Amino acid sequence: MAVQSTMRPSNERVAQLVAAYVKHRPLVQRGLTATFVIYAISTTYKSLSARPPSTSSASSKRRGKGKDGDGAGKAPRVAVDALFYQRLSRILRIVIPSLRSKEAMLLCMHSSLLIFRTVISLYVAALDGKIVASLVRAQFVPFLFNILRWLLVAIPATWTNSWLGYVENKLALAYRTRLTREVMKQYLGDESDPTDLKTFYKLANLDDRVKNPDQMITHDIQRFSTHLAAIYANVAKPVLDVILYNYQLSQNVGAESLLLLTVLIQSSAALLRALTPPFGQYTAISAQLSGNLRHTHSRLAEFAEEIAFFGGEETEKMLIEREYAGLVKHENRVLRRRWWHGCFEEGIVKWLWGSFGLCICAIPVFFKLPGAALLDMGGRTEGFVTNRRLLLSGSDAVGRVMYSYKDLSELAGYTTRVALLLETMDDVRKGKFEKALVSSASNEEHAKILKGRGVIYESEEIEFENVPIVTPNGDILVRSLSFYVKPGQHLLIVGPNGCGKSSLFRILGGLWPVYGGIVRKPPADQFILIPQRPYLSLGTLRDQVIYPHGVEDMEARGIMDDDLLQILAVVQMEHIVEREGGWDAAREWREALSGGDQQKIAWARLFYHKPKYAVLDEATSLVPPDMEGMMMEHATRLGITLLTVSHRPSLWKYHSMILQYDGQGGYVFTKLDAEKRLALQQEKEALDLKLLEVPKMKARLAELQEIAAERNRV
Ligand SMILES: Nc1ncnc2c1ncn2[C@@H]1O[C@H](COP(=O)(O)OP(=O)(O)OP(=O)(O)O)[C@@H](O)[C@H]1O
Repeated sequence: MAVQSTMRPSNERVAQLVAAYVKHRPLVQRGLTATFVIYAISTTYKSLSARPPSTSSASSKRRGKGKDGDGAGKAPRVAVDALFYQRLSRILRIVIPSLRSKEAMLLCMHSSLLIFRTVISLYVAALDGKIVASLVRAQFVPFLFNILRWLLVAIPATWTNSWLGYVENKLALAYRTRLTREVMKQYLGDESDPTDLKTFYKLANLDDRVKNPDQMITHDIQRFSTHLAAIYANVAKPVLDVILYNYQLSQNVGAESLLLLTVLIQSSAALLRALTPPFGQYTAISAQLSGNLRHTHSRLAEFAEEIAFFGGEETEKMLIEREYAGLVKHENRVLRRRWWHGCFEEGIVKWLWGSFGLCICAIPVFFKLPGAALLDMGGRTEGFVTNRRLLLSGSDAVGRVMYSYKDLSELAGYTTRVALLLETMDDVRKGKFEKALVSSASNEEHAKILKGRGVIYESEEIEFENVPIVTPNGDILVRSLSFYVKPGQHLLIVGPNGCGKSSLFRILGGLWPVYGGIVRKPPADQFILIPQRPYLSLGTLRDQVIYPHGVEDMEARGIMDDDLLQILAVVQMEHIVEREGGWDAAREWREALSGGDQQKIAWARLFYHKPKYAVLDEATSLVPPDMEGMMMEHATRLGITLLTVSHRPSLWKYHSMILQYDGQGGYVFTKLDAEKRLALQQEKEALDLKLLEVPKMKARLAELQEIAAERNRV
């Protein structure tokens, strides 16, 4: 590029231009370097915000659905796009709540360490060049001096690397803790938020977007946090490196060469991006499939006894194998794609870009750059070695920005899962359910009921005024139900299977929405439900009786273990304290106790809590009749009003009101005269028995008539 002093006239203009360029080259260089830095940032941003082909819109169009899903049939929509950044920023506000938070401090520490590491790398690149130059020049003392500097720089370098790993893991753990805490707050409620929304119930029963929240809360949040902590190092550090190394290189080899290099790299990078499979979507599908597999396994463990009795091993094995085969098929597909993508990626990033880099490093060796000093062999070697190191680090950084796209896609996959959980919980908490019930209405009247909202008042008594009973699917079980329960007036609820007896309790417990009318009821802590198969928690024998209280709550109420023993004596279960090894014995109580004993423990729990109302859903089906009468009378003595679903006529006498469903959407609510009803029932049963005899009697009559006719003939 040396400027010629003698020129032909036709080339004079060109020579003037070249001379002007040489004169103003430092300015042009600075301009180019600045442009380059801006370009590097913008292309990095573009590479992070670009969307791999066929990830979202194309595939979702093919599926004909745009909604994220956790269900088996739907593939979640995953892409590194505006929606991803929107979701990520929402989660980031949770995991880094303020600039003074622990997470922000850790992030700040992480960034400082990353910058420090890059500064060390720049220093090492220059030192490397100096060591080789002193070797080429055969200068012993400078060589030794540089080796000493090399050893000294190793101390902060290794210190920084160890700290980086440590801080990154701490950051992942801190993110996970914040996110888990926030999710649990919404999922199971929070002491600071007194509204009892029962999100965990509604998530499982009213909205079908999230099939396995357990997997999402444990596995997916952990993977998301690890990826988020790593993505910062995988993106921030390479971006910083790209800028710093390239700035340094542009000083050494000229900004023009770097510009050429950038154009070459960017065009091949564009090709690479176009060929990158949608790894984010693969990650989300993978998490979904492993969730399904885990769910199938946990069902097997949960219903082991029933399955064993049925001999359902083959069917269960087939179900599990089907889930597993689906997972393996998907993983194999991903592995194949990763294989060819890996080959292609390494070919471009390592080898093609490496050759470009070597050519760039050779520029100061073969051409004298304007304004540069004439170099001896040592100087040229030093320049080459330094530039090569800078270039290797720079291209490695560009490569890592490219690779980070894969990490970013995977992060997008986990972000989709975590965001889906948060968004669904939001909807559930706001009463917006996924199942668009109104659109599924069969007619206008049905739609009108589904669009409606009832009013709930707090009251000492229970009263339903024209309340429709609607299932989460939008099926109307009863159009308009009215009844009341006054303290002390036990209510019996009867009707055929599936008519909506338990559904009534779900509305009463605030689990299902009220679509119309007025509901008056006491607060939820004034109810206790005893279902046919009572819930037994993890924990000690004492915990089973006082659930959901803890020992502190029990003691705060002035109740001791001896009092609990007396409660157990009411249900004739006091012997189990000794049998099971004391109050502190912990077991899987569902297996340690028989069905009847489980029901008795649930009754003991009722006597411990003494709520205003108890909802009994076939709660005595497994205990002997004399015992059930005793328990009902004890509940009455404690002032507990009962709402009982039972098929046993022996329980009628304990109730004063009856709500009888006809199974066709109609019902009768009236006083229950147990004696009269029982007498009628007995009369009906006697008549039924007699009617059963009628065909036999008719046959016998016909027989007798035939015999008589025969005798007459004789
Ligand atoms: N989570 C749910 N999602 C959709 N439908 C439901 C749900 N729970 C119950 N149902 C439906 O609501 C209807 C009434 O159920 P419910 O449990 O109230 O019946 P029931 O009268 O108590 O019957 P049984 O005597 O057999 O216990 C049933 O058809 C049931 O399938």
